Amino acid sequence: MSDKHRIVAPAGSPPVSAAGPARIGELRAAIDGLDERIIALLAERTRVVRELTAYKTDEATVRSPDRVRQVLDRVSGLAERNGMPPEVAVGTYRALIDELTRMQLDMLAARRAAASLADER
Ligand SMILES: O=C(O)C(=O)C[C@]1(C(=O)O)C=C[C@H](O)C=C1
Repeated sequence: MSDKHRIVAPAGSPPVSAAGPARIGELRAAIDGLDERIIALLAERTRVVRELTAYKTDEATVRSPDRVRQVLDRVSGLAERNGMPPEVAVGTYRALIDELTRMQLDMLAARRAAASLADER
């Protein structure tokens, strides 16, 4: 992580107090709520990627490295503008796109298998 986004406790930060465990519980509840929204959006994004996959006919188009670079550069900029370490956003999206690429390759293979079965008939 770059030093720019490193989190440093400001001078005079309160010491960890007895309220810590309660606050941890509250903050974890906030994280759980955010995860619900994030997953709903990722599910919507995945549905769009599935629909787009129907128009891809070969592995090179599934992998589209130029488009992957473009998406990663874009989310890096969005993260910067939203005060999030860009490395976290890029790492997350890299993992997401890897999985979606695997999903697309599986969809392509299934479509090809179905087409060749249909040809045999
Ligand atoms: O833009 C595409 O062609 C996609 O399939 C979407 C997506 C992504 O998740 O952003 C997934 C796989 C890569 O091919 C590139 C991008």
